[in-house]
Amino acid sequence: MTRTPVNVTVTGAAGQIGYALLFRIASGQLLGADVPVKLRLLEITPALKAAEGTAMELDDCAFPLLQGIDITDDPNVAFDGTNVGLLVGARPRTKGMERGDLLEANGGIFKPQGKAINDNAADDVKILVVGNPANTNALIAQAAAPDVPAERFTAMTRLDHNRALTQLAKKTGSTVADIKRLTIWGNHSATQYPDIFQASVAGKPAFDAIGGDEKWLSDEFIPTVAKRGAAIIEARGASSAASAANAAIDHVHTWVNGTAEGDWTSMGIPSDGSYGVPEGLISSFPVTTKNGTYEIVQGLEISEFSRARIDASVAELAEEREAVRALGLI
Ligand SMILES: NC(=O)c1ccc[n+]([C@@H]2O[C@H](COP(=O)([O-])OP(=O)(O)OC[C@H]3O[C@@H](n4cnc5c(N)ncnc54)[C@H](O)[C@@H]3O)[C@@H](O)[C@H]2O)c1
Ligand SMILES: O=C(O)C[C@H](O)C(=O)O
Repeated sequence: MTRTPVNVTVTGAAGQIGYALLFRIASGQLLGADVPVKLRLLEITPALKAAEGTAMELDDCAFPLLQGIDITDDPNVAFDGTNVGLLVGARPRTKGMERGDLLEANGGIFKPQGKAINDNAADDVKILVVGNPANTNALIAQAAAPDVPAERFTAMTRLDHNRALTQLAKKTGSTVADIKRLTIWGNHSATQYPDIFQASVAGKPAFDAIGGDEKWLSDEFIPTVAKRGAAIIEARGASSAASAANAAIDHVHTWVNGTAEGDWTSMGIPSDGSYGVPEGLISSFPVTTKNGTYEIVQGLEISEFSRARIDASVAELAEEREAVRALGLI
């Protein structure tokens, strides 16, 4: 039986993450090796030509699963019938720009895109926001899409999750495949909290596997993961691209195909009030996924060490929500 292609929209398609992402989507890594896709590339008008160049290269790969590419600068066209939307394009912070300016500039992008999703996307649409500040951009888009179930808007903290896996694997001399139940809590920012207290390394509690080294946890692990984005910018002269695209693939793939038994992942999702995170904030939680839906892992014991760090990141999200509310963006 021939499967109906899945419509995947990528915004900021001509950017560096777009370039690292599109070929992997078209080759079947996002949704599965048997799922045909149609790509919709959304760009600003001056970048349309560059997006056309990327589309030419996609054509030249002759991907058997790729059943069409549309390129547009109109969000209503880009999100027409969209099943999966990857919102990557965002306004980067430039010199002299305050956080409020950044939120306002991104409001000008994510509000109309949220409305276009509301008015045009398929009923089963799933949205991942990658463009920073990802959690609050997701909130802005969600607020502009009242007819779409709120839980379909998610923000990417999978890159932080993957970064944490590797740091823990290196410390414990294990591999990332040995590690289960790691969590990123809060915002995709330097306040995020990578939590190993529920995690295991080759079946052993992760805290024991690091020899109970709380100093390493506080002074190395947490800051290394939380500030990794800045470290990449410092080293590369540009923000992470291939690893960010890889995390976007992982996020959607896990959302659609499910988490492994006994494990979970981290996703920025609208809070239902779990773990004291105010309802509606788009915060990272431990989640399991099944049949295209996700659930927050309940009943975890949160130590004082963890509580303070979760609260700090959630407070930042609450401040960002107040800022965009004051700007009339939500
Ligand atoms: N959540 C994460 O883990 C994570 C990780 C890495 C990067 N990021 C963020 O992802 C975003 C993209 O990064 P990049 O390196 O690809 O940036 P980039 O500057 O290379 O590309 C961004 C693209 O978005 C386009 N764009 C701008 N406004 C648009 C709009 N209204 N509609 C459609 N396209 C638009 C630009 O023309 C550009 O081509 C940045 O905000 C970056 O900070 C997030
Ligand atoms: O683009 C950035 O500011 C950094 C990015 O979010 C990252 O975590 O690599």
